[in-house]
Formats: sequence, structure tokens, C-alpha cells
Amino acid sequence: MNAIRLLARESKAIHKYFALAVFFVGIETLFEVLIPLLMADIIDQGVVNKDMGVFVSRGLGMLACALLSLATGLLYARFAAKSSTKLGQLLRDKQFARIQRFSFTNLDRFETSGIVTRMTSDVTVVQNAITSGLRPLARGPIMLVLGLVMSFLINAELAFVFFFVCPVLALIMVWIVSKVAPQYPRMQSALDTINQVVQENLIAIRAVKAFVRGDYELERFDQVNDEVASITRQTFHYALFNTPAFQLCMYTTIVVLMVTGSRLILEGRLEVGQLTGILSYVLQILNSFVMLSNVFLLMTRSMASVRRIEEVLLEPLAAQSENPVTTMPDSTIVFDHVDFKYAAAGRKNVLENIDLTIEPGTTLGVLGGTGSGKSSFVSLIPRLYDVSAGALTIGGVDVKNYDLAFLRDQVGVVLQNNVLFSGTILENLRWGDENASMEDIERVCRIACVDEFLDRLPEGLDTRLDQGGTNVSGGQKQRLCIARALLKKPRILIFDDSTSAVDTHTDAKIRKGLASMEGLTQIIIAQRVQSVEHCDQIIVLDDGQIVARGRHDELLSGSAVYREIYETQKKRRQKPWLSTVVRGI
Ligand SMILES: Nc1ncnc2c1ncn2[C@@H]1O[C@H](COP(=O)(O)OP(=O)(O)OP(=O)(O)O)[C@@H](O)[C@H]1O
Repeated sequence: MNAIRLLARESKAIHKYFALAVFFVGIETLFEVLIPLLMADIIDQGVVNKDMGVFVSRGLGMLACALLSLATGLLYARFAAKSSTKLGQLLRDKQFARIQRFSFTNLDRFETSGIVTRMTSDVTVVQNAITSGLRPLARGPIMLVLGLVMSFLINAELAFVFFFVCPVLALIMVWIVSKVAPQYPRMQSALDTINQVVQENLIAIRAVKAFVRGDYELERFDQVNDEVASITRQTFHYALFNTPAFQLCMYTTIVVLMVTGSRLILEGRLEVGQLTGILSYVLQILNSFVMLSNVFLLMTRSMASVRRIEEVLLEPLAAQSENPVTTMPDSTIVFDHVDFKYAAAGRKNVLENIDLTIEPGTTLGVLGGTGSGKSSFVSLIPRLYDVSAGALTIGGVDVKNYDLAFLRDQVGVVLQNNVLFSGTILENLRWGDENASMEDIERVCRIACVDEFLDRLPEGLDTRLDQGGTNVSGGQKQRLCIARALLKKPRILIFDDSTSAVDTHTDAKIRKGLASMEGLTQIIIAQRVQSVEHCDQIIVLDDGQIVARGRHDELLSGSAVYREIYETQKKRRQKPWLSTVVRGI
């Protein structure tokens, strides 16, 4: 419970509301416990002695107790709701803030759907534990102890029956909790799976429809939905025993008390009012057991959610330097014998012995087959992942020593499948720099060739984009993402196959525009040799290793691999039908 307790302590408001809720529920219980005592007096003194004074005074006492118990109960509900709302807000805030600081290594450890469930359903479970659990948790023990004390005070002989009932009830409680507890984590991860299926389906809905996979998706959903239903059934199968088992104990106790009590009354050792009083306390004691067992179930469930939330809050973040550097002397990038693998325990390096210097203001082209390690290579520069061996420096400073936000501000990344957000085009561009002037925006739109299609959009820069930018074409989306990255004015700009969806003419135009940006270091991952042949340096990656490096002309004459890629692509350009055939295969 470390993280959540720490968080609760951090928020003084939660502390205060929580303490007030416990205080008021304690008072409410005290008033409730007094009522049977007053009732016993009414019967034994008021009814037996026909004393109106006792009727009125005890009757008013009972009324006052009931009203005060109602008022304190309402105050409890108010403060419990406040503390649960605050805690829920804090848990969502802290988780979201933590996720923003996650590196890709952290994100690889969580499913997106799992994070969504932790931020929604798990937080709700914890909140419910407070709103529905705090009251019985505070009332249960108080009512149990006071009920026992009062019963013994009324008649110790009769109250002895509790010595047999209480252990039986405690055993039932332990049995149910031990059966139900392991089911809750299963239930929450089944919810993760259902979220994942829904999320994947919605994200890929176009592919689902294009491939007519609706029925298959429906079957997949039914499977996980059935699993959730089955785990829920198993969980509540045991939980359902709770109330009937306790009721059985309660009625058995009442019968035993009535039989023993009647005998004691006949023997003149017990008053009728006293028996009524004890019977009321039986109800209170057994009710407190029912409450406690329900609370235990609730707590067991919320513990499973607490653990899942804590996994997010306690996920170790990428180490930050104690004195983070916030200036970059220059943008020289040096890979010094860098090895990299995604999982520390992984056997094979994804990148092996990368030794390379990229001078400031120059352009590096990166070619290589699918899975050769191109994206992994560039992801090390903004420290989306940390190198596994060797060192990566920018401007002579190890990237691990930079302030992370500062480093990422210096490095712009345009991915092949960059995401646009719902909102206007202008809002999306301003994501790169919220204070950018209209002049700057027009300039980056020109460089990224956004201006070419802006006129055709109904409201130009104010055109609204749907979620994920689905109402613009793939090429338009890529151009908008390039403009957005340029607006950030980075010193290093990485294009990860980010012009794959634009035609060669526009690609060349964008390249020309970028070349005019003085001092900008560019790293261009591309499938087409044409997109990198102008670069100051080109590397060819194969299975995580640099197998060729140099300028276009040097590589053409000196690298068989490069020449082969070049020749194949040249043939395709001369015979466009060939690329269609190849793609078809
Ligand atoms: N997040 C990840 N976790 C584990 N392995 C990964 C991850 N991302 C990529 N890999 C693996 O690392 C290797 C290199 O992948 P990478 O994406 O860097 O290749 P790439 O050259 O960019 O490929 P492509 O041209 O298809 O985008 C591949 O074997 C891939 O399966």
C-alpha cells in the first residue's frame, strides 16, 4: 500500500475528510448502540411499573439518539464522498503524470488497455471501497464490542451464547475471503483484455471492414466477454454465501436466546425487557459481522486494484542525472560502440557495435531492410530508449546527462505513423510551439508543402481534424506532422520513413525546403534511395549492424549492398509495373 498511503498523506484534504468521516461514523454508532438500552428500560420500568415519566423520558431519549444518529450518518456520508472523490482524482492525476514520464521501455511493459483500466475501473474500485466500505469498517468493530459489553452487562449468562457464535462467524468470513480474494486480480486483468479487444477493434476498424473481419472480431469479443462473465460468476459464487450463512447463524442464535431467555424469565432471573434488549444487540452484533465480511470482500477487491495502480506509480523511471544539463554545446551526435536490446534479459542485440559520428548541420540517410534496426537506432537519440552498452553523446554530453525534457525539445521526431489529435489544423501545428507566430506557421507549412493542400480544405488552417486525423490523406498527415516538428525549432530532426506516403515530387520539394534550414542536423530513414542520395552521409543497416557507410557516389562504387538496392529501385522507377507486381507478391 506504500504509494497510495504516501499519496493520501500528501493530500491534506483527503486526510481531513477521512478523519472527519471516521469520527462521525463512530458517533453515529454510539447513538445507535444506546437505543436498545433505552428500549429495555421502557419495557422493564415503563411497561411493568406503568410509569409514564419513564415512557416519555426514555422515548425522547430514543428519538434524540435516532435523530443524532441520522445527522452524524449524513455528515459521515458527506465526508466519505469527499475523501473518495479527492482520492480518485489524485490517483488518476498521479497515474497520468507518471505515464507522461514513462520511457518507451516502461510503456513496453504495460498494455495500453491495462493502463486505461487502471486509470478508470481500478480507481473506481478503490473509491467504492471508501464510500461503501468505510462506514461498515468503522461501525462493525464498535458495534461488535459495545454490543457484547452491553449484552454481558444485561445478563452475562445469556450473553455467553456469543462465545459460540462469534468464532463460527469468524471462520465463515475467513473461508469466503480466502476463496474470493484470488479471483479479483483475475477479474481486473480480464477487464484489461476486454478493453484491449475493443480498443484494437476501434483503432483498426477500417482494416476490419476492408478485410470483412466483422464476424471474426465479434467471435473474439464474445470469447473475452464470456471469460469476464465466467470469472465474475466464480467470484460471486462464493461471495453469495456471505449473507445466507450469516442469516442462518443469526436466526439460530435468536432461537437459542429465546429458549434460554424464556427459561431464565420463568426462573425469575431475567426481565422481559432485558431479553428484548439482548435480542436487539444480537441483531447489532450479527449485523456488524455481516458488515465486516462484506467490507473484507470489498477491501480484498480494492487491494487487487491498489496493487495494479501501484505498479504504475512505482514503475521505475529512466534514471535522471542529478545535475541535468540544459545547454547543448553543439549538435554533434556520436554513437560510441553502442549495443542495444529492448529487454535487458533479451539474448540478441537489436543494434550491435554502432560506431558513428554525425556532424552538426549535416544530413544522415539510413537505409536497411525491414527489422534491420533503423527505428531502434534513431529512438536512442531523444532517449526514448537507453543504450545497453557503449555511449551516445550529443555535443560531447552523454544523453543520459541531459535534462530529458530539454533533450527532447532539441530533437524533433517525425514518425511514419505520427498521430494527429482531434482539433483544428492550427491547434495541431501549435502542438510543436504553442506561441508560434503566424509567420512561423506559414513558413513551416511552406517547407513541409502543407500550403499546397491547405487551400483545398474547407476552412484552411481552421479545418477540424477528426480523432487520429482520419479526415486527411496519409500524405497530408505526414506533411502536417513534418510542419509540426519544424515549428518546434529542433536542432536535430529525425524523419522515420516520414515521407513514405508523399509522391516523389513533393518529397524532393520538402527535402529542398529542409536544406534551406541552416544548422539543422537531419537523420532520414527511408525506403527509397532517392530520398537519401543527397545526404552528406548514408549508412546501410543489416541485422542491427552498419554494413556500409559513405556518400551516395562512394557507396555506389564501393558497396555491393547499396548498389543492389539502388539498381533494384532504379528498375522499378523505369518500369513502374514492376513495383506493382512486387507489391502484389
Ligand atoms: N518495442 C519493441 N520491443 C521488442 N522488440 C522490438 C520492439 N520494437 C522493435 N523490436 C524488434 O527490433 C528489431 C528492429 O526493429 P526496428 O523497428 O528498429 O526495425 P526497422 O528497421 O525500423 O524496421 P521497419 O523498416 O520495418 O520499420 C526487430 O526485430 C523488431 O522485432
